[in-house]
Amino acid sequence: MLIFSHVSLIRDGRTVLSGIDATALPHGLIALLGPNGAGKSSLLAVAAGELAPAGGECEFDQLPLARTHANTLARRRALLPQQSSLEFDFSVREVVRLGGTPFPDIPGHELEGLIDSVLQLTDAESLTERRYLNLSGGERQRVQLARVLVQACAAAAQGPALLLLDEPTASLDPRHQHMLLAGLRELARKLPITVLASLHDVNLALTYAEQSWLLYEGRLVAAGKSVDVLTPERLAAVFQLPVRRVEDQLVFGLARGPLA
Ligand SMILES: Nc1ncnc2c1ncn2[C@@H]1O[C@H](COP(=O)(O)OP(=O)(O)OP(=O)(O)O)[C@@H](O)[C@H]1O
Repeated sequence: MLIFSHVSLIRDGRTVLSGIDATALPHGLIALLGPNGAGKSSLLAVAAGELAPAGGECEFDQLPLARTHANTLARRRALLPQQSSLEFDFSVREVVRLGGTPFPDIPGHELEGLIDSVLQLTDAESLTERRYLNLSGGERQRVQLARVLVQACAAAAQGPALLLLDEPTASLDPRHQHMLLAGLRELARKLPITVLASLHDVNLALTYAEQSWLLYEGRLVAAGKSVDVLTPERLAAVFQLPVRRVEDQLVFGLARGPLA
């Protein structure tokens, strides 16, 4: 379980998270929503053990994240930041293989099999022989996703694992957004992986995330079943924009309602 207990965080002298209490169960995809600057990336960085709370504690599977060695963290959780920089001229497969670096004990053929399966999940198989630096923004995003998926799946083979994704769908086209979230949901059901992903698309959260956490000005204003959290009234208040349900818009995806 990922547990935030009274977490507060100060950055640059400003309180950017306060009083965060939340629990994420294993085998779930949780969407993290909120306006720009609400604290989504900061909360993901706390969950990754990269930023230490000023107060409270964040634990994953009884591991106090801020006080855990980087090598141990790398074997338990994978983080995809909003922007990944890579300056070396690696092939796509080499970039994805980097996800296996914390696990030198995995036999080579197993790692290559895992790489193949995550390349399929991210629809990046056709890119394998390309140079990473020559790819488009969305293609790079899919390759970086494949890299952290290798890390998370390798971690999950040894115990509960955490996958933290900061706006994973930001540069993806609609088909790849849906493919990714459907794939992540399946993965989290099959393996002991908790996925926490920040999203700006409320409809994607309603369709694919069992749970949603809604942040506003550093506070968690609601957490629970997506359909209960993401109500028009609450979204209108948090995003300071009128929200309505409509029948006449084009919506990608299969014709089914939000997750019950
Ligand atoms: N490196 C930093 N140093 C100091 N303050 C920061 C830093 N990064 C972010 N902040 C501040 O922390 C607050 C929360 O930022 P954060 O990036 O967590 O928000 P977010 O919800 O992820 O926003 P967005 O939707 O724009 O990505 C903001 O007020 C931001 O200005």
